[in-house]
Amino acid sequence: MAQYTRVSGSVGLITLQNPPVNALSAAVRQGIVDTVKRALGDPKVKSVVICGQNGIFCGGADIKEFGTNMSGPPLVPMIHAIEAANKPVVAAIEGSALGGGLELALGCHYRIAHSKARLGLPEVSLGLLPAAGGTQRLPRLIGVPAALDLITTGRHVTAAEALQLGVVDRVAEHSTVDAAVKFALSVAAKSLDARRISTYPCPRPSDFDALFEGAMQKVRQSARGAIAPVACVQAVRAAATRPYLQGMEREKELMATLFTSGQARALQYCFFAQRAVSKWNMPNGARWDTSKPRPVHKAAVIGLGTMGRGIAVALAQTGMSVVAVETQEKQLMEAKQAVSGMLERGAKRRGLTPAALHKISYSHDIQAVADVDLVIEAVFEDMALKKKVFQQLSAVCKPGTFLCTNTSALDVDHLASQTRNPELVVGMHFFAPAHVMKLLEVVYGPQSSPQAVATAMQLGKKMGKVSVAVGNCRGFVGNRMLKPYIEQAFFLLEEGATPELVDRALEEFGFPMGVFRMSDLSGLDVGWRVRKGDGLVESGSASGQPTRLREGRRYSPLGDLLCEQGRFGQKTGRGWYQYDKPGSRVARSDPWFHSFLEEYRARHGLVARRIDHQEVLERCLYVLINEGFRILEDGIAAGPEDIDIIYVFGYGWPRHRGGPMFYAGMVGLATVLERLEHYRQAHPDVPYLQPCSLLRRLVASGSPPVHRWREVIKKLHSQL
Ligand SMILES: CCCCCCCC/C=C\C/C=C/C(=O)SCCNC(=O)CCNC(=O)[C@H](O)C(C)(C)COP(=O)(O)OP(=O)(O)OC[C@H]1O[C@@H](n2cnc3c(N)ncnc32)[C@H](O)[C@@H]1OP(=O)(O)O
Repeated sequence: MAQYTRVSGSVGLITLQNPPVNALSAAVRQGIVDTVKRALGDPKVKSVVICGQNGIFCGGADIKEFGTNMSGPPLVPMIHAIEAANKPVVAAIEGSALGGGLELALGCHYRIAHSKARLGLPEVSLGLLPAAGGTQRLPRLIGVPAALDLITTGRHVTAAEALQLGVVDRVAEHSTVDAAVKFALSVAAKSLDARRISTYPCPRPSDFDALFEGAMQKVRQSARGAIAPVACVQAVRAAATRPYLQGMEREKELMATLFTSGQARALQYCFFAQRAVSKWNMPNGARWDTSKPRPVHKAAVIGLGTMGRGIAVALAQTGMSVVAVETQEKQLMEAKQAVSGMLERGAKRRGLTPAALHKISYSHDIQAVADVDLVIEAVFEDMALKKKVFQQLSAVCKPGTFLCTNTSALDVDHLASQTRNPELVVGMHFFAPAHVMKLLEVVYGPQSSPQAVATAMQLGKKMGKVSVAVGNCRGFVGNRMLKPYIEQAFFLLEEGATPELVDRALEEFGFPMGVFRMSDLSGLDVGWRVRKGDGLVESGSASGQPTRLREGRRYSPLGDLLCEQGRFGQKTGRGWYQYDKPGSRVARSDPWFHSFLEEYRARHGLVARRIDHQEVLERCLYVLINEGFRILEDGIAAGPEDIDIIYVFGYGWPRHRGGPMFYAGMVGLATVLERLEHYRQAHPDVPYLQPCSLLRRLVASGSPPVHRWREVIKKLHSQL
């Protein structure tokens, strides 16, 4: 809806009304068309102001309408009518003007923004382009290079930057609507000839071809197969090479391809999934909207290795006081320096002074945490050590302190049982580097109180994380699903693939790194330690069982054998690949590994066969997805959105493929099931390939779309 009033005698004020973000739904578009007509037809009205209610101009087209049969007036002619008006129209931008919201403002003759407003054309992150004239007006207004940047990245700019770029005409410190009305009165009689952006010539940069070639190369590299950024460059190129109306035709044509694409569906799914995961619920009925978090004014980190340092930085950047504890003096000194460096660099990037530096106090004594509200333990991943720390924390901390662990796989309940108040214990599983990576898994056990979960979720939000609440099991959601994925990659090497082939298939799919390059980066010794802890590493002859079997299941000792040779990956300069020197990042194919692999196959009577990308993807991804279904079946994740967001934000799953569970739906659940059955027959000693019963049930119920899976899961749980 849009409300119309006449203010200051001669200004028609149009207020967009569609909470919470005044999205341009059919009703809002109709409201704008009607009220603009009314204002232009009223002889008393000399100028018009468009604003949004509740301090937000407009969050853009109504994304919920996409994929429905969209009714109501279309945006392009609506904005054109505003631009063509014979009375000045001023956009009063408070809060956000995004996507179609900014395009609406670009159709106005003047734009005034509040100093705290954010503006942008984020359509690319939804798999679309700004198809309400944004790709044609913005380059005409601010030039091709700046428009290319904003449109291909979708980044939001501050009002100050928007003013500098020329997107807005003025910035207001106080009431933007008052400033806009005053301004509208002052321009009422002025000619509008020079105010219609569509009539501007598009500035043609001298290095035109090189500019577009460079832009195309940049988006192709960073888009990892996403099509929208490429279409955005093409649309801006049309602005620079064609008259406005022809450019608009090109914009429409490109949008038509994007609009119905699977990538747009996946990206829009991610948009809503990201918001859905903040509305968490636990199997015991506790929920986000009925559980009140407790404020955290002071927090502590125990253990200042790589993870602890990142967590300390993330906490300090929220502005709270942080106590950082490390018992080893040398490590403490090194950590102090490293943390300060991270905070200084972070502040410099944001053009701020590193105020957070003074928020951290360091100690080698655990007693220093006595008065904090919440502790995050980040000591070495060893159960005995963590148990000891939790016993100490339980004794030292003031009553009511939340005790959190950053373990990536260990049993949170077991740690909780070491304390006097297990209800105050949750997992806060950060991803390395903890001050950079957006994902946080908040792990609750059967005893965790809703308040502990709510507090950890809120703290995650404060740190700028996308937090997902999950149940407690080995590896939680992310690492539990990763295990069968890595295992399949090892098996593929045994059967004839190379690390290069497996990685290429996964990188072409859209992962930033294939499984072997990732393993070299994070260190092969990490998994080795876990397998040793599980008693899997002892040699086959010593355990009396064949080397490639453990407890009747297929096992590949390839990773263990490399570790025995001291090949831990990048840090040792050797792993699945070779590197120029330890710590170097450029992976090169390693002839040593290839002959080692051949000898290994010969020793075990394995005959290498040709493996193609399709098989790599099906084996690695479907087994991971299958584990995702088990996680849903076990109630560890509340819904497919939780799993997808964990994979998109924590594991480099390409966002334009929507996360593993969404992807399964896109491929077709029946296909995933059939391929798993096929591979299970070929590899009967790999239990992970056994299709999970939830997957079977979903296929039997006609493969409902992903947003309807929760109903099937609920039914399944009620029958158990
Ligand atoms: C064949 C061709 C057919 C062509 C058809 C063409 C039609 C399109 C023509 C032109 C292109 C224009 C496209 C667009 O405009 S796409 C939308 C672009 N806008 C965005 O991407 C902005 C998205 N929103 C945000 O970034 C943020 O919500 C925010 C910054 C505006 C506010 O942030 P915050 O305060 O943190 O709130 P939330 O993010 O939590 O959101 C609150 C609530 O609102 C819902 N929501 C937000 N934006 C939209 C939207 N644009 N449409 C619908 N709903 C939106 C969000 O989902 C939350 O909902 P809740 O979880 O249920 O509370």
